[in-house]
Formats: sequence, structure tokens, C-alpha cells
Amino acid sequence: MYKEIPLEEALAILLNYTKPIGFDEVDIIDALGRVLYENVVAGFPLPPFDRSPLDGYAVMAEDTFTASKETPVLLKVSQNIFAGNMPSKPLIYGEAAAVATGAPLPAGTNAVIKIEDTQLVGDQVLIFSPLRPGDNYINKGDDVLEGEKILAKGMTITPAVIGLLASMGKKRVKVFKKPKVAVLTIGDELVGIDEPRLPGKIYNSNVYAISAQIAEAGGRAVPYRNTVDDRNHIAFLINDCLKENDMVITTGGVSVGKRDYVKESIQISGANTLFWKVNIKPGTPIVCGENNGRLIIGLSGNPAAAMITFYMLIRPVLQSISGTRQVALPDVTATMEESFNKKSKQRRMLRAKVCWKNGGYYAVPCGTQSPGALKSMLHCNALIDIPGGSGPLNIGEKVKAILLSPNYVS
Ligand SMILES: Nc1nc2c(c(=O)[nH]1)N[C@H]1C(S)=C(S)[C@@H](COP(=O)(O)OP(=O)(O)OC[C@H]3O[C@@H](n4cnc5c(N)ncnc54)[C@H](O)[C@@H]3O)O[C@H]1N2
Ligand code: MOO
Repeated sequence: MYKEIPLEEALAILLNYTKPIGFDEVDIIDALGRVLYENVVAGFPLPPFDRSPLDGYAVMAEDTFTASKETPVLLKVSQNIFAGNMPSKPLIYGEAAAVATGAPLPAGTNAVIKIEDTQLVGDQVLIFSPLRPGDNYINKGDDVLEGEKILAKGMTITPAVIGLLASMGKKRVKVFKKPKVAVLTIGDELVGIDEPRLPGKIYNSNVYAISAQIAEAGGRAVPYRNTVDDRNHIAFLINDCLKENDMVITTGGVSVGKRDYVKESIQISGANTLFWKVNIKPGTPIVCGENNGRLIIGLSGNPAAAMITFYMLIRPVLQSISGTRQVALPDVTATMEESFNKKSKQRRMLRAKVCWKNGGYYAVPCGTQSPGALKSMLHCNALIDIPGGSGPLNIGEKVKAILLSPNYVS
């Protein structure tokens, strides 16, 4: 006999099985969205030399103190330095060096004047405005110091991280290995999207939606062809999947129907059952087993229920295995903009659209809340976490809204 357990307890059980599984070394161009497995210390400063931020003239500011439009200062142009070239000699009083944006500055320079405030006359230049030491001068190490720890293990790789790695001359980077997750969809009624859909049959959408959620959570989905309701065959497939993958997710066949075999198949496969049923609606009959530290998680076949329990229970597990530091989804207090008329005997995750307006978050339930209604997930960017035993929600009521992704809130 299994006891329905709270969501937090189920998550705590699963998080015991989230040891990272090593690292991959990838080209930085392929590293976007991955999680850094190494600390990165700057081997040299950025910029690596004192440089000009402007096209203009490198000068000694002291030479320009008296310069004005009416009484310009005349300096000899001693050299031309383009970006990528080194100065041929140091600067001395009375001289200027023509410099391009990004060019290294010659020793002796302490300021740069932009070309618009000068006029070239033969091999001399008229300076029309005064400079202070340090004006338009970028010091070596202005951005990054040599020996500075610029990137830390556990950071998600963003375009800026990739840029920094490249500016350090790093072509390859160590990233947490993505867990390989097998997706096994179960049900006599299922057909693949490349097969004819005979009467009574439905297309297998879970394999696609769940695989996409796995990718979004930092895993590598390994979709299997849907399988029929056969307890021994499901047990065989679970074991087969475990040979090649770090985790198995199944959908369908977890409730109390005559052909709901997943609980039994987990046992036949030799795995230990960790729990069956979590106090959350939709998705209550979720079942979880473990074999040699690898999880087998059986989700409801109902497409919306499966997606919601994935967000609440599997996403944090995959993120944790793939090295991401922030595991919990953020939640905000939102005001109900429409009512929700049902009572919630069990804890309920209500699909909703949350938006920010007039200085606060507002929530509108997303249409039908039936566990099989997939379209209601379309505009859903949040789940309203309604405690068990709650009455209907009224307009204006404050609720806890779990944001599925901050990027989804408009
Ligand atoms: N007598 C009871 N019946 C049910 C109970 C209960 O407590 N007593 N629990 C209900 C709850 S809650 C849920 S949730 C569902 C869970 O059902 P199963 O996980 O066993 O899923 P199935 O029956 O296999 O399928 C449910 C539904 O989803 C469709 N489905 C299944 N797989 C897919 C797929 N890959 N792609 C798209 N759609 C899929 C399936 O055809 C069914 O319509 O049980 C309740 N019943
Ligand atoms: O738990 Mo289920 O409410 O039908 O998805």
C-alpha cells in the first residue's frame, strides 16, 4: 500500500539521485546554454596592452594644456599606429602619434585626442582642445586583470561567457555532461505521428512534449517508440533503457486501471519503488523507482498532467545533474484577475497566464484545467499553487504563482 506524499517530500527523494555524471569538452561555439564545469582564470589581462578608444592622436597631456580653438598647439606626428601594430618608439614632448581605435599606445602617452579636435598639416597636427592626463586612455587590464577568476564552475554559458572564453584564446571548454533521459510512452491507444490514426487511436504527443522539456531542462532526450500495455514488455524496456541512459521517464499506465502496469513493471524490472502518488493535481499517480542509483519516473499519460509534474519534479532533478545552480522555479504573489470556481480538495497547480502591469503581477487561469487538455499549456507561463482544502478563488485574491520561466512573462 502506498501513501500519497507531499510534493516537497517527493522532490527531496528525487534530489538524492542527482549526482553530476562528469563532463564533456566542447568547442565554445557549441557551449551556449551548457553549464561550466571549470573555473576560468585570466592568463593575461584584457585589454592586453594600453590602448586607444578613439581614432586620433596619442599625446602627452601637458603639451595640450594651453590649446584652444583660437590658439591651437602644434605637435610633430612621429608615427602612425594602426590596430594590430606595435608602436615603433616611445612618445616624447612635442610629439604626437596618430592612432587608430584599438591600437597600442606608445610609452610616454598619457592621453588621446579624437581626430575631430585636430587638423593635420603636413607631418604636424594642430590640437584645438586641452586634455587632462588619463583622458581617452584605456589601461591594460581595464576589463580583466591577469590572474582574475572570471568564470566559475556552475555558471550557465551565455553569449557573454562565450565571448570572454574566446578573448582568453580558449577554443574548448569543460561543461557538465547532459544526463541522457529515455522517454518511454505507454498505451495501446497510441500511434506515432508517421502512422495512420485508426479509430480509437491518438497520436503520441507526450514523447515530443516531454523530450522538449528534457532539452529545456538541460538533459538529452532519447525518445523511444511508443509501446503497448504489456507489463513484462514494459519491464524489459525499462531495463533496456537503463543500460544506455541515466534516467527513464515513462508516461501513461500509472493509475488504477486494469492495464495500468507501470508500477508493477518497475517492480518486475528489479527496481525499488520509491513512491507512488504525490499530493498534486493534476498528475497525482506519478510513480518513481530506482535501480542502481538511476531513476525511473512514471508520469501520468494525460499530456498536461505529465508536463506539469515534469516542471515540478523532473526539471529540478535534470538541472541538478547537469550542474545548474538555481534549481527552484521562482514564485511571485499575483492578484487573480478572473475567478476560478472549483474547490481544491487536493493541492492544485492551476495553469495560468501571469503578466506584470500597474506595478504588480496579475493572473488569469488558462481555460479548461482538465489534466488531458494540452492546449491550456499553450499560454500558460505560471502555475498557481493552491493549497489542498481551498475554496474557489475570487477576483482580487492574492495567490502564489510559480513562474515556469521568467522569460515567458510578458
Ligand atoms: N478510477 C480511477 N481512475 C483514474 C484515477 C483514479 O484515481 N481512479 N486517476 C486519474 C488520474 S488523477 C490520472 S492523472 C490518470 C492517470 O492515468 P494514466 O497515467 O494511467 O494514463 P493513461 O490512462 O494511460 O492515459 C491518460 C490519458 O492520457 C492519454 N495519453 C496517454 N499517453 C499519451 C501520449 N503518449 N500522448 C498523448 N496522450 C496520451 C490517454 O489516451 C488518456 O486519455 O488516471 C485517472 N484515472
Ligand atoms: O492527477 Mo490527474 O488529476 O487526472 O492528472
